[in-house]
Amino acid sequence: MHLFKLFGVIDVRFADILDIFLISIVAYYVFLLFRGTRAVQMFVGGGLLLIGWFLAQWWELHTVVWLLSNLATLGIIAVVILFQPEIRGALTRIGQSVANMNLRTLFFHQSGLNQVAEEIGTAVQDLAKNQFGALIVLENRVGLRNYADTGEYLNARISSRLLRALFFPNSALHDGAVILNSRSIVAAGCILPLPAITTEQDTSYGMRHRAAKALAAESDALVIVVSEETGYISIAYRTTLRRKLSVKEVEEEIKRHWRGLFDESESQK
Ligand SMILES: Nc1ncnc2c1ncn2[C@@H]1O[C@H](COP(=O)(O)OP(=O)(O)OP(=O)(O)O)[C@@H](O)[C@H]1O
Repeated sequence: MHLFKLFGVIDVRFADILDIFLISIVAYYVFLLFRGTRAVQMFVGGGLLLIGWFLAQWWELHTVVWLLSNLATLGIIAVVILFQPEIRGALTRIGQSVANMNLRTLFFHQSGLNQVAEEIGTAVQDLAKNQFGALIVLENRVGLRNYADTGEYLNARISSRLLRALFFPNSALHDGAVILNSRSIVAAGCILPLPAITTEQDTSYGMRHRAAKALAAESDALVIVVSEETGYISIAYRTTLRRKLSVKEVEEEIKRHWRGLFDESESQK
């Protein structure tokens, strides 16, 4: 059944609209499954190649079409190899969610990660409210053992109560940084590096913030700072230091930061 003619030439059927609608939903949920992982860049790259392929077809650039078609075949194999952990994580999540028949979990929910982010968020909120200084390092793929070695190993479950206790003024380990990985509080009382060169901007911060910036710049860790002076919460990541963040923003950053690691550890279970 033809509904209307697009540009006066193409017959659009009801089935075509349904087709586009279904593909959009699938694309949207696939994107949600991979959101926050390295695979997102793959989608952007893939999308650009696809647009290039369509344009080349349209303009009848046969060699470019041939090249892009062959690249696509090779690309699919490369993507499967490069993004194996993400793909495995996403498939496992679909499998687990279907098994639990819990559609909420299927696309939106990662209860473990949400809980961990909430534990850290609650601790940070409380520390900020009381203006207790804190330096919390969230390790990612770059190992931070050399810094954990400078403090005391704890290997404890991530809990807001323990985090608050560690930064309680005058507690034995409140000085220095606490290092966490996605599963546990690794160590406390750790000494972080200081920047080799002090920029003009750095001079407006104290040592805690400078140490956070220096570690973030030399690793892939996310470093949360609570200022003793102002109670402001900041996050250092790569070369940026974002200040005056809300607890909600901190929790979102934590989830984004560790989503990939959680996907991998779920897929290895
Ligand atoms: N290199 C470092 N590694 C770990 N912790 C550090 C380091 N440098 C400073 N700190 C921690 O920061 C604390 C306070 O430092 P300082 O007052 O200079 O920081 P700040 O950036 O001004 O933060 P605040 O706003 O909380 O005062 C120190 O007592 C120590 O616990």
